[in-house]
Amino acid sequence: MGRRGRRVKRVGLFGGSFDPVHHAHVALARQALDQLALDEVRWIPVGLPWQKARELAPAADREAMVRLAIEGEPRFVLDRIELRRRGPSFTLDTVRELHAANPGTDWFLILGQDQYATLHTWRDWRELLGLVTMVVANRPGASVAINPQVADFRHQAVVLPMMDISSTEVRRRAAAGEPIDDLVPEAVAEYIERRHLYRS
Ligand SMILES: Nc1ncnc2c1ncn2[C@@H]1O[C@H](COP(=O)(O)OP(=O)(O)OP(=O)(O)O)[C@@H](O)[C@H]1O
Ligand SMILES: O=C(O)c1ccc[n+]([C@@H]2O[C@H](COP(=O)([O-])O)[C@@H](O)[C@H]2O)c1
Repeated sequence: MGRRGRRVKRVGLFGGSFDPVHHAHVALARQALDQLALDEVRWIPVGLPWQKARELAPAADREAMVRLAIEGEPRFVLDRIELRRRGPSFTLDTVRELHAANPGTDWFLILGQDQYATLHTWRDWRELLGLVTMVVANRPGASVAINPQVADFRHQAVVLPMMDISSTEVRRRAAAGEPIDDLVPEAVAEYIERRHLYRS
């Protein structure tokens, strides 16, 4: 219970390029909901991913595909906070903004092992770690790689299992004209086909 007896809300934040969203993203968000008893998971398509050199599909398409992937689960919510904001998308800006607007909330930042391993390169990562519990997806049985600086910095982290799927593989297959039905939700596969995404 929070102050004045109100229950503290537990909210997962799942940021990503989602270019495109795939089954492993959905499975991870669902695991987080269930295992950590979250009230909701906010899906946050990135606006400007400052560490990515590659040009992404248009934000409107990435957003539309996430909407299709999360349909039917009321505890999944799409948040356009980083699409609205100008300039590079820094997760700390997002968390600060949400934190200020939603007192009495515990925040859980959901991310893959690859991002956790390079967390020391993120903008003001120490401050970020003070505001959230990290929820790290890792290959079952594999040890979690962590930068020594991050390991030495006091923070909370829980580990969830991940599936072996990547957006890179979805884009590769789509470009080669190969089926992607086993990698993405059906509605997302149809969207990619209809909009001729990732063809070249
Ligand atoms: N298979 C997976 N299981 C769990 N988490 C994943 C998986 N793939 C990506 N993630 C995590 O989901 C978040 C969003 O990832 P992103 O949208 O970049 O997908 P991606 O598959 O890693 O894309 P790309 O192949 O283009 O790098 C990141 O925190 C990333 O680490
Ligand atoms: O805040 C940062 O400096 C920062 C640096 C790299 C990645 N992130 C966030 O990590 C999330 C996953 O990124 P990606 O590139 O794997 O889709 C996405 O929300 C990014 O904005 C954030």
